[in-house]
Amino acid sequence: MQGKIIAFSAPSGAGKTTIVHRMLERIPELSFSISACTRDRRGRSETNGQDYYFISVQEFQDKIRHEEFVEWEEVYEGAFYGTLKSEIERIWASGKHAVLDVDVKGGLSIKEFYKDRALAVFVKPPSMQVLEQRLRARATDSAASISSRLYKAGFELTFEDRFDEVVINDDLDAATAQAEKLVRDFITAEPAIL
Ligand SMILES: Nc1nc2c(ncn2[C@@H]2O[C@H](COP(=O)(O)OP(=O)(O)O)[C@@H](O)[C@H]2O)c(=O)[nH]1
Ligand SMILES: Nc1ncnc2c1ncn2[C@@H]1O[C@H](COP(=O)(O)OP(=O)(O)O)[C@@H](O)[C@H]1O
Repeated sequence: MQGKIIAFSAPSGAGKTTIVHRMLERIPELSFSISACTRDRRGRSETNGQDYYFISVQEFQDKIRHEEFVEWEEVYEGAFYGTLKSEIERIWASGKHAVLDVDVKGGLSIKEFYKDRALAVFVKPPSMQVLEQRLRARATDSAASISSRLYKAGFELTFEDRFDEVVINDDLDAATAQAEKLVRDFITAEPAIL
């Protein structure tokens, strides 16, 4: 089997994390690619080596220098996130396909790096108003952080056309069904006809 890689990207609050979880529940051939990041772990709700590999900025910079990342971004000021080559190799060696939750630039970098082994999916909110409601309802961000995420979202939405596929996340079950079909079709297709 040739391992593949599926990246879900979206403006913050559009629902990519929710959709990625649902893909992992429904498609046993997938394994989550754990990113390295430098932000603080959120108390008990996150586990090192499960949600992220939480590392210092110094360690992150060493990994950049040693070319250990497929891609990395400073997603928020001072917070670096990156996909490790070793993580993708680990997943492929286990006989699974990698699924990623990455920001918009990250999804495009993955597509550029892995070419036809990668599927880049853009998860789109139905509108900016709905995006704002979801960020507020999630209750994980301050008012300032919500404003900056919305501002960034306006810019990120302009990249939609560069993705292989777009899933509009209005009704969650409909979006999940659409994403599941895209992923299943992609992992069963022969590389030559992708
Ligand atoms: N480029 C890139 N972005 C990542 C990576 N891992 C996570 N992200 C993105 O970083 C952002 C911040 O994630 P997180 O800290 O979990 O915050 P939250 O999504 O706002 O709860 C999200 O948009 C993730 O998709 C990565 O390896 N590379
Ligand atoms: N289709 C949907 N309808 C309503 N709420 C949703 C939908 N999809 C996700 N949500 C909710 O919106 C919030 C943001 O979703 P999340 O998956 O955290 O987004 P992201 O990972 O893109 O930042 C969460 O509280 C989630 O439960």
